[in-house]
Amino acid sequence: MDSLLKHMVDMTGHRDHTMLDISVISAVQELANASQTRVLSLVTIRGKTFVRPRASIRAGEVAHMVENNDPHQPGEPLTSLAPLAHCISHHESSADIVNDVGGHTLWLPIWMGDKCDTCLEIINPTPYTSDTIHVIGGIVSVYRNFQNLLDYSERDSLTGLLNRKTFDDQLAKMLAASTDSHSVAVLGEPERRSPRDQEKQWLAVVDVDHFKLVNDRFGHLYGDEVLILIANLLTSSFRSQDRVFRFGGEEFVVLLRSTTLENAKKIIERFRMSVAAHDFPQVGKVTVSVGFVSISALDAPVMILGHADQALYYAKSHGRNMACHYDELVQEGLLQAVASNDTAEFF
Ligand SMILES: Nc1nc2c(ncn2[C@@H]2O[C@H](COP(=O)(O)OP(=O)(O)OP(=O)(O)O)[C@@H](O)[C@H]2O)c(=O)[nH]1
Repeated sequence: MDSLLKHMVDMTGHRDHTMLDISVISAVQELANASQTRVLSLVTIRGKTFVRPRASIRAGEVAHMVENNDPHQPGEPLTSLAPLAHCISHHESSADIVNDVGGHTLWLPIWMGDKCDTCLEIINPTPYTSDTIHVIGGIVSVYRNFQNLLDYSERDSLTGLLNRKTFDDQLAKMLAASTDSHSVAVLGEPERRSPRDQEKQWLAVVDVDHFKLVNDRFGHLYGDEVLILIANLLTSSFRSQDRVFRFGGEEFVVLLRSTTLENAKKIIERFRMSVAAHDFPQVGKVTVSVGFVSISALDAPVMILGHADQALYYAKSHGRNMACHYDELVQEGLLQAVASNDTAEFF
């Protein structure tokens, strides 16, 4: 019981999802005496659900996060794990099988209402006793409640998007990913692809055009509805690996993972056009302006945001309803590059 209490204290002491994942699999691994425990993400892309490990621990090893190094590979199709697929589609609390090597695999989906985007997977050489299932069931409940609480503190209450507070952390993760690709370049490996083909991470700042007029003409309730609908268009326009934030007011920030300049432009333009084509109830037509920039680990976050803001400012002062790329504006001499981290002078 001491061990259970120790794990509960550990799990509830974290303030971020990564550490919570690590502590839940450490707890389950020890208490179920399992040979392997994993946290799986369930990601739905264009109606098809994929399963991808997020954190993993094996007997005698330390728990670790599982990095998804290939953003184009969403994971294993859920349909290839038939018992789990059945369990999810019937909203059940668990599924178990005897696997190919005679081990016992137990899946415990983490339900948040009628949605499930996380599942625990426990593999054991022997069948699970009712005591073990009872203890694991308790841990899963604490894990679910705590995930709910973390989600609540990380999300903007109007749109459900990630809030400003979580941005620094997510940007740091993307910068770390961009360091890896940069280190290949500085080690002197010949660059085979042209800079236009090179995959990079991107940051885009999106701002609703003349939003004050929307509020003034139609009132704040309709203004709020416009923000919610734009948030929906943002989440449906970008991929599940990308991150969308509401920065406050009518400003949103998107972090796009590994894509070429060509694709980044295409995705951002598609979003801008889908807003312009949308019929907003009562309000009618609304447009957005976007400033975007590639993310480099060599730049400070304030610098990256400053550059995207400069490109946004350019779009705002050149007709709005357009997406501008910072580097192109600099190359064309339309914007001056900022050499210091202090971008305040531009605004
Ligand atoms: N309805 C609603 N309005 C908000 C919210 N947050 C900020 N606003 C309003 O958003 C408006 C932003 O106006 P401005 O910064 O002047 O910009 P704009 O009118 O969009 O003009 P441009 O950005 O130059 O195209 C202000 O009227 C704010 O009151 C919110 O949560 N809901």
